[in-house]
Amino acid sequence: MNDLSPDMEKASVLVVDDELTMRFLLREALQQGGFSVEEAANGQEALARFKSSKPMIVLLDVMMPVMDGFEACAAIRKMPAGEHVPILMVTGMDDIESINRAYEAGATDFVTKPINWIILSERVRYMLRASQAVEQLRRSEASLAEAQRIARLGSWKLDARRNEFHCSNETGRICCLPEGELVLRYEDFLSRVHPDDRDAVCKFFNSALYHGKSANFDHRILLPDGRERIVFQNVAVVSNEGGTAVEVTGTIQDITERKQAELLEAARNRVLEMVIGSHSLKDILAQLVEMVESQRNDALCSVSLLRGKQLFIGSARGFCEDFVKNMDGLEIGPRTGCCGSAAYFGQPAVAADIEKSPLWEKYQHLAVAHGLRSCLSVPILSGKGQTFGTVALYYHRPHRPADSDFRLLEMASKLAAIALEQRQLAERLAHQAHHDALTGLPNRVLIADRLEHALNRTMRYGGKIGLLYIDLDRFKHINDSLGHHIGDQLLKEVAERLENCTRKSDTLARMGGDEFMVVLADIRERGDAARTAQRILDTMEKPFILQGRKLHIGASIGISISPDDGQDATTLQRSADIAMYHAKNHGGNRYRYFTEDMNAVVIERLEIENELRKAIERNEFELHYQPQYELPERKMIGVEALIRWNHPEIGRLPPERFIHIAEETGLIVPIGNWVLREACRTNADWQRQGFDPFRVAVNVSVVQFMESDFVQQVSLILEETGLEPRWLELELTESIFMKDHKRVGMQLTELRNLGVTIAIDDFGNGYSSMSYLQRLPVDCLKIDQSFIQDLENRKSDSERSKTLIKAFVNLASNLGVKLLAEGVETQEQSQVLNEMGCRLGQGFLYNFPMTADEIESICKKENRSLNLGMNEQRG
Ligand SMILES: Nc1nc2c(ncn2[C@@H]2O[C@H](COP(=O)(O)O[C@H]3[C@@H](O)[C@H](n4cnc5c(=O)[nH]c(N)nc54)O[C@@H]3COP(=O)(O)O)[C@@H](O)[C@H]2O)c(=O)[nH]1
Repeated sequence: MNDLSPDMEKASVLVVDDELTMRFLLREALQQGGFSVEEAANGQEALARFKSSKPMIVLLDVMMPVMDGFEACAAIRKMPAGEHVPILMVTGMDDIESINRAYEAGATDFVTKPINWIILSERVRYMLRASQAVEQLRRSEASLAEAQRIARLGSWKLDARRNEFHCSNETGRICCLPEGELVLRYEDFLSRVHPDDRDAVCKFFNSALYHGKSANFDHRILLPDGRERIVFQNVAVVSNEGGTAVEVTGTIQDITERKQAELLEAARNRVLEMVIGSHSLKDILAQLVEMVESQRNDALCSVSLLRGKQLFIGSARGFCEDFVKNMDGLEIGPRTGCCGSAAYFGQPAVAADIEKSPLWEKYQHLAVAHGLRSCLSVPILSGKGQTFGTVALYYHRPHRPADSDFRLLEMASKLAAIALEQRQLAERLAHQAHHDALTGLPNRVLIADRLEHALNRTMRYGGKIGLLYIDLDRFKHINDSLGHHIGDQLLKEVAERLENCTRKSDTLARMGGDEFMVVLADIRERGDAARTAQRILDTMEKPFILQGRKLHIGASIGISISPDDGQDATTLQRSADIAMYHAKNHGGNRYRYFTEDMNAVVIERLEIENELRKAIERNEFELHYQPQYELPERKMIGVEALIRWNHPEIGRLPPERFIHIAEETGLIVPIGNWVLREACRTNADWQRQGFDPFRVAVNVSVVQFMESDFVQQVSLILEETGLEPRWLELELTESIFMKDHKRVGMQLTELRNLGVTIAIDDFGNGYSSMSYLQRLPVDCLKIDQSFIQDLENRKSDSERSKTLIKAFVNLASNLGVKLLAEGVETQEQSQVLNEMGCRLGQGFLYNFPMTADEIESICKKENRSLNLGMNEQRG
C-alpha cells in the first residue's frame, strides 16, 4: 500500500460475480487491502454500475447468468471510459479456452479460482499501477504526436535488414502515405521523393547505412496530386558497442512554407536587383513569372502590359504559343477574360471555373482548349493609380484562389509596377538627357550622336552631309530688354518655324542659348544645304507676335559640308561655327559656306585671346591720350585715355582688334581696371607736376560696368592713386541703358556720389529711348563721330546731320549737360559745329591720340601751369 499513489488509495473496484459468497469474500479481501468496492451480480448490472461509478478496475467473473463475463468485458471496452480500464477476469483453473476468450474480449489479465486471498489486493494494486503507467505513456505519446503535428515534424526508423521503413503518423501525413500504413518498404518511401532529388536522397541514406554517417539535408516530396513539399531530413545512425551501425533513424520536417517564403524573398530580391541593375524589362518580367511559378508548381503565370486599350503579353513562358498569339493585343473590357477585366476595372478578377465564368464568355473556348480551367488576375498599378497591365495565375483545374494566391500576385504586381515605373523614369531621364527642356528639340548630345551615325554611314556608302549652325540675330537684345519670359516664348516659336524648314530625315537641335544646328543627313549637292539655309532665313523674315508686340529677328547661318569641310564631327561643327561667325560679322541675316581662309581669322582670334591673357603681366599695354578742347579758344579741358597693345611679335594692335575679344572672354575686367588705374595715376602725376588740373576720360565696357564690385574698384583706384574723383570721367556707351535699368541707375548714382562724372560715348547712334537722360546722372554727351563726318558728305547727309546736331545742342542745353563732338577732322567741321553752338571738340584736327609725355609737352607749351616755373626753378 505504501507505494500506491494518493489517487490509488481511494481506488474503487467493481466486483462482478453472480455468487453472493464469492462477492462477499472478494469485497472483504479488497477492502482490507484499502480499496473501496462496488458490486454487480451479472454482466448487465456491471455495465450499469460501470457507467455510474466509473471504477478504476473491474474484477469480472466469467460464468454468469443474463450476461456472461466475456460479453460484459467486450461491452465495457466500448464504453467511453472503458477502453483502457484494467479488467481482471476470474476464471476456473486450467480453463485455457476461457482465458483465450477473455483476452479476445479485451481482458487485461486473469486470476484463477480458487483465489489466493492474501495476494489478491497486491495483484489488483499491481494492475492499477501498470495501467496508470500505460495511461501516462499513452498521454505523453499523444502530446508528442500533437507536438509533431504542430511542428510538422515526423520521425522514422529504417530497418535495413528487413527493408522496413517505420513512420510516425506525422511522417505519414507529410509524405501523404495511405492512412494507417506506417510500416512500408524503403522503396515505397523513396517513391514519394521528388524524382529529381531521389539520387541525392539515396546517397545520404546509403552513406548513413554503410558508412555510419549522420546527415542533414533538404529534399522535395512529390505528392500524388502533383504538388511539391520541401522537407528537412535529420538522419542519425545508432551504433552498437563495437561501433557498427545497427539502425538508421531520423526526423522529417515539412519546411515548405518557410522554404517558399525564403525562396519568394530571394526571388523578390533578385527582381529588385534586376530593376536596379537596369536589366531589360523583358528579362525582369520573365524573372517575375518564374518567381510566381516557383511558388505554385501546378499553375502558370503571365504578365501583360497595357498599351492604349490593348493588353500585350510581356511574359508567359509556360503557355502554348497559340494561346499567347490569340491573347496578345486583347482589347480590355468587362467580359474579356480575367486580365482584360482586371485591367479595365483596375481591380482583381477571379474565375474559379473558366467554363462557367461570365468574364470568360468570349474566350473560354480558347482557355479550355489549352487546359486552363481557373484564373486570378491582378492589375499592375502605378503609385498614382495608372494601370500598367496585369499579372495572372492560371490553374489546370477549377480552383477558387486562396488568400495566399492573392498575396502572391499582389506582390508580383507591385514588383512589376516598380520595374515599369523605373523604366518610365529611365525613359524620361534619357529623353531629358537628349532633349532641350524649353523647345523639346534634340540637344547637343543627341545631335552629336546623330551626326556621328550619319558620318559613319557616308564613310561606308559615300554621300554628303550638310551641317547648318544657326545663331539668332538680335535675340540677346530682345531677351535682355523684354525679359526671359518673352525670350523663351520667342525661342519656342523659332524652334517651330525651324522644324517646318527641315525634313523628317534631318535632325534639328537646340545647342543652347539662341543657337541651333541642323544635320542634313543625306544631301546630293552643296546647294541643298544652301536651300535649307535660305528657307530658314525666309521663315525668320516674318515678324514674331508675342504679347501683342511685333518682334523682328534674323539668323546668321554657317554651313559646312562633309567630307569637304571635315570628315569628323568636331571638325565639321567647328567649320560650320566659323562660317556662322563670318555670316554674323558681315551683318547677320545671311548664310555663309565655310571656306579655308575663314580658318585664318579664327586662328588669329584664338592667338589674340591667348596672348591677351599674358599681356597685363608682360606689361604690354600702354595708354595714349587724345586732348579734348573748348572751342574756338582751343583750351584743353581734358583728355581721353585710349589703350594700345604693343605685342612683341605682332607689333602695335589697335583696340578694335582685341577689345571685343577681351569682352567676350571676360578679360576686359582686369584690362579695364589696369586702364583706370594707369589713367588716374598719370593724371594725378600731371597734377603733382603742377599743371592746371583737367579731366581724364576712361572708356568703360558694359561687361566691366556690370561687374558687381565696379563702383568699389573705381573708389579703390582713386584712393590708391590719389586722384580727386572730379578729375575722372567715365565714358559709357548708350547700350548700357538696355541693361537692368534699376541696377545701372543705382551704380551711376553711386559713382556720381563719389564725385566722378559720366559721359555718354557715341551718343545718338541708334539706341532708341533717350528718356534715361532725364532720370540718370549724366554730365556729358559725346556726339558720335559719324554725325561729324556726315557734315562733309552728300548734301542730304550733311543736312540731316546738321538737324540732328542742332537737336543734340538743344537737348544738352535743356538738360544742363555738356556736349562734345568727337572725330573732328577738318576746319570746316569745326566751324559748322561752332556755328551750331557745339563748343567742345576732340579729333585729329587738333591732335591724334598721343603718349603721356607728349601731353606733358602740350601742357608745357600751353603754359598751363602757374607753378611750372616754380617747379622748374625748384628742380
Ligand atoms: N573699353 C575700352 N575701350 C577702349 C579703350 N580704349 C579705346 N577703346 C575703344 O576702342 C575703340 C577704338 O579706339 P581707338 O582706336 O583708340 O580710336 C579712338 C580714336 O583714336 C578715334 N579718333 C579720335 N579722333 C578721331 C578722328 O578725328 N577721326 C577718326 N576717324 N577717329 C578718331 O576714335 C576712337 C575714340 O572713340 P571713342 O571711345 O568713341 O571716343 C573705341 O570705341 C574706343 O572707345 C579702353 O581703354 N577701354
